[in-house]
Amino acid sequence: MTLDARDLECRRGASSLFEPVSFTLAPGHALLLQGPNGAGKTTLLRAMAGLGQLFAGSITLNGTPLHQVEGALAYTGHLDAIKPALSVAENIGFWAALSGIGEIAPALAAFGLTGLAERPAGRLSAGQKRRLGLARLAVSAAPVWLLDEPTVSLDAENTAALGALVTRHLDAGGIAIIATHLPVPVKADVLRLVPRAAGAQPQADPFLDGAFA
Ligand SMILES: Nc1ncnc2c1ncn2[C@@H]1O[C@H](COP(=O)(O)OP(=O)(O)OP(=O)(O)O)[C@@H](O)[C@H]1O
Repeated sequence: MTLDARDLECRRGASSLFEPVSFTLAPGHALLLQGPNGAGKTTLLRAMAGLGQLFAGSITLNGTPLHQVEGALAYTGHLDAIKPALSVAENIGFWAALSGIGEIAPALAAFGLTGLAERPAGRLSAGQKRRLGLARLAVSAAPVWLLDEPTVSLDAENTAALGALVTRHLDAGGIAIIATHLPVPVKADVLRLVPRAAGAQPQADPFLDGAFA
């Protein structure tokens, strides 16, 4: 399994956001996507996930466009994608069922959620919600993880838990791309986006900015 990204470019209106980027990731490898505010990290990650459109370039998994490979992707964005009326355990159970996984106790334990299992997700604190959103990864069978600022709102203990979870994923032959300003305790290469077109006016794009379903 090889993830191959060639000459990726994203635009807002007529402006390219960053200098085109290329990279190749073999199983067990991770990439930290860095760059200043507004460089286009979130836009690029969403485009790689098929939630937005690349202006140019291609990203393939073993030669097939990444977002066309069924079950290949787990994406976590700025929103936690949790159902507030369901309990913590019910949220994790829902995601586990999507992956055909019956056992949720390890996912609860991965982010210290065991004692919160019966609490409605809508009543969790910001950091607890983030932990629940990330616990999805513990019941994901996807080989490629795309994570946007996953450590925001996490304390040191849960940042370490995320690092351990990603490392386990890599050790099992997975791949991860992580957009982040904060340190993530994972062995990874770094790709820094170089902003382009200073002063150009970014524009809203209904396709790029559509809600994450
Ligand atoms: N809905 C939108 N409408 C117009 N411009 C947008 C919209 N969303 C993002 N942009 C612009 O696109 C550019 C890239 O934004 P993006 O969120 O991808 O950057 P980022 O590198 O993830 O930033 P940060 O580090 O602040 O999270 C920015 O100039 C931003 O203002």
